[in-house]
This record gives sequence, C-alpha cells and structure tokens, in this order.
Amino acid sequence: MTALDVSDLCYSYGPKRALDGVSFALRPGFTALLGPNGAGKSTLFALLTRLFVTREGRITVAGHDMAREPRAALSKIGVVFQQPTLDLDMSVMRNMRYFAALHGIAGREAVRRSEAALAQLGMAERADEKARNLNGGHRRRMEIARALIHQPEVLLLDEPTVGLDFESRQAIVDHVHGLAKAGLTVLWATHLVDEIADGDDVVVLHKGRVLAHEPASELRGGRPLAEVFIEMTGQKSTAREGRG
Ligand SMILES: Nc1ncnc2c1ncn2[C@@H]1O[C@H](COP(=O)(O)OP(=O)(O)OP(=O)(O)O)[C@@H](O)[C@H]1O
Repeated sequence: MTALDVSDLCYSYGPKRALDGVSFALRPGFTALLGPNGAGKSTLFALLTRLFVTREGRITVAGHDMAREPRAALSKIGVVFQQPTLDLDMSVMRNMRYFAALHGIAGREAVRRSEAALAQLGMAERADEKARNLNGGHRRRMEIARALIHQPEVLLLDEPTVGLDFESRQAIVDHVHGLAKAGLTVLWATHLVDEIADGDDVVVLHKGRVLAHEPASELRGGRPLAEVFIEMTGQKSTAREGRG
C-alpha cells in the first residue's frame, strides 16, 4: 500500500480544465512535483487537503479514501502551504502547542511532540523565541515542524522556499530530504530544478497532466534536469531564484 495514491483526478474552474486525469502513487521518500506556473500544482494540493472537492477521480491516503473517509485520510497528511500561517506574536512553542491542540494533543504530550518535531528541523533551541523574531527560513522550518506534530505519513509542501535566500532554501531542502530518508512520504511542489536530487522521484505536471513520473536520474538521462524540463514544458526553471 502506498501512502498517497491519486487516480484519474480532474478539476475544472468553470470551462478551464486545471487537472486532467492526474494519476500517481508515491513510494516513501522524496517526490518532487515539478511544474511551471499554472501547471496545476496548487489545485492538486487543494484537492489533497480537501479545500476543494471533486467527483472526478480518487485520492487515497494511507489506505483511506478522501471522499469516503476524509477525517482518517486528512489525519495522515501534514501540509505546508505557500502562504505562511504563523501567529507572529506567539513563541515558537506556543505556535506548536496551539496547532497540537487542533489535533486533540495537549499537555505533556503536546510539549514532547513539539520538541521532537522542532529538533527534526534543527529548531529545538528556538522554542522560546517569538515567531516574529525569526528569519524567513526559520519561520518556514517551524511551519514544517508544526506539520509533523500529528505524525503524518505524508508531508505536502507547496513551493515552500518561495522568497527565501539561497542558504535558507538549501537548509530546508536538506532537512526535508532527511525526513524523507527516515521514511516519510514527501510531495514537494516546485518549479525549481535545483531543489531536486538525483535519488528523488519526480512527477512532471504540465497543463494539468502528468508528463512523467520516474527517478530524477532516469528522467534527465545524463543531461541537466533544467534542459529536460524546458524540453518537456517549453518553460524555463528559474533555478537560481532567491540567490544573492
Ligand atoms: N480560481 C481560478 N479560476 C480560474 N482559473 C484558475 C483559478 N485558479 C487557478 N486557475 C487556473 O488553473 C490552472 C492551474 O492553476 P494552479 O494555481 O493550480 O497552478 P500552479 O501550478 O499551482 O501554478 P503557480 O505556481 O502559479 O501557483 C492555471 O491555468 C490557472 O490559471
């Protein structure tokens, strides 16, 4: 059983077909959802987190059908959206505990899990700092830690490094690869090929369709991934966005 299985998923905004028969099954580890702007990545994430609902196609999370057992399915998903959603006036730990409470986790257990999740992102020593005082990279790492608090099987991240400098991006990419190596199923939406390692799987999404799903090393076949991406989509991956 794969942790995330998407089958024949379709979604339209009025006459605009945003997803058109999207299917993939993820194995544990890091999968990049690579697509240019407008490919349908955010629409897919909205369906995977049940912000949007569709009758066309099926989503299964850890064996739970999203349409028939949404609670069970959602309890297995951790998500980091593109837009930050922290309370800047609360400390890191308070943000974590608040989120834990939303999952019905309180008291010592909430503290224990918060500390463990923060440690996984190299944020343990910042637990007492106010979120407002953190830099952008640390805020993002805290949001990722927060998404792990209910111990999901699948972690979804929608372009999590947007707006960050090169070092912050790299630290986040490395941390999340570490989580994937430890057995988490990660789906990382991006249009930046330099966030993808050769050992990662890649789902290439373009105009609402899956053009490829294979390990990065096979997809690029000895060529730079950026070149293959441009060839497939006709769009440039702005690999150096945020640098300098
Ligand atoms: N509310 C909407 N109404 C109409 N069309 C929409 C709406 N939201 C998205 N679309 C269209 O659906 C398609 C997929 O958009 P989506 O935002 O899912 O892509 P994306 O890959 O996440 O792109 P980006 O990286 O720019 O967020 C695009 O053609 C977009 O213009």
